[in-house]
Amino acid sequence: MGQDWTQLERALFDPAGHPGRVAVAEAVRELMRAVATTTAATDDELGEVAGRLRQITAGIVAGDRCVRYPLPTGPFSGRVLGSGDPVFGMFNPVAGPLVVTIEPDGTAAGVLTPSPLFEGPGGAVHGGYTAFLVDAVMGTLLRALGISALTGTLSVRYLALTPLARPLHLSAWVESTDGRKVTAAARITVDGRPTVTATGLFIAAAGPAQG
Ligand SMILES: CCCCCCCCCC(=O)SCCNC(=O)CCNC(=O)[C@H](O)C(C)(C)COP(=O)(O)OP(=O)(O)OC[C@H]1O[C@@H](n2cnc3c(N)ncnc32)[C@H](O)[C@@H]1OP(=O)(O)O
Repeated sequence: MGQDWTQLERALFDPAGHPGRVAVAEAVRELMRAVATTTAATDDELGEVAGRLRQITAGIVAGDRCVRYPLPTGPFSGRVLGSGDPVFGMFNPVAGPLVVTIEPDGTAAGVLTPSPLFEGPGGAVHGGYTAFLVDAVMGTLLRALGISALTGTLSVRYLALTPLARPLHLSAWVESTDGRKVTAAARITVDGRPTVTATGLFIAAAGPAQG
């Protein structure tokens, strides 16, 4: 199905060409996790860390938007390497990053172990975060299939609490197409057990694909 991502990435986005940006995003992810979960550090120690962090931040000139390279418009398959995207972007510290692979059969598969930063009720993953993940994996699949579309309606069914600190296996596929309306479905499975299913009604752009 289309070109393999590994061929396209060389033309559009190759993370190997940005080792510093990828490394700093990873370091900030680790920092966020440590800050949100530490019970060992005292309040005074953390206040001192805050001062040092502000000095580091002052040395980086911030922009208004995440640095990102456009995804190809599809069709493409293989592992999707995102740059600034909040779900799979390797430059974005908020991103898992989710690893998404577009399979030759036109479906998407992804895996991610959620950070404790996204804890919701019951010591489990926040439902808004799992909704974010299923929306992203469906949207990415459509992009890979060559469909530039926005989510019109997202319906999420929470079957069971999604545990933290376990790999979440995501899958997405297209259910049907009706003109510009494309219905996709997605599922999250943990240890072989489905915890979330979703349906997305995506509205394809009337014009050409956007980056
Ligand atoms: C870089 C790419 C890879 C990363 C992927 C990540 C995935 C991320 C996915 C997202 O987060 S997308 C962001 C969240 N979505 C939005 O912000 C969408 C905001 N809404 C809009 O921009 C417009 O309302 C929309 C494009 C969805 C539709 O506007 P249009 O003017 O193009 O639609 P139009 O009114 O012509 O309706 C076309 C058909 O779609 C139907 N429709 C429109 N909006 C709908 C809706 N919201 N839900 C369900 N159906 C809808 C509408 O009834 C109609 O059906 P019929 O043809 O049968 O008459």
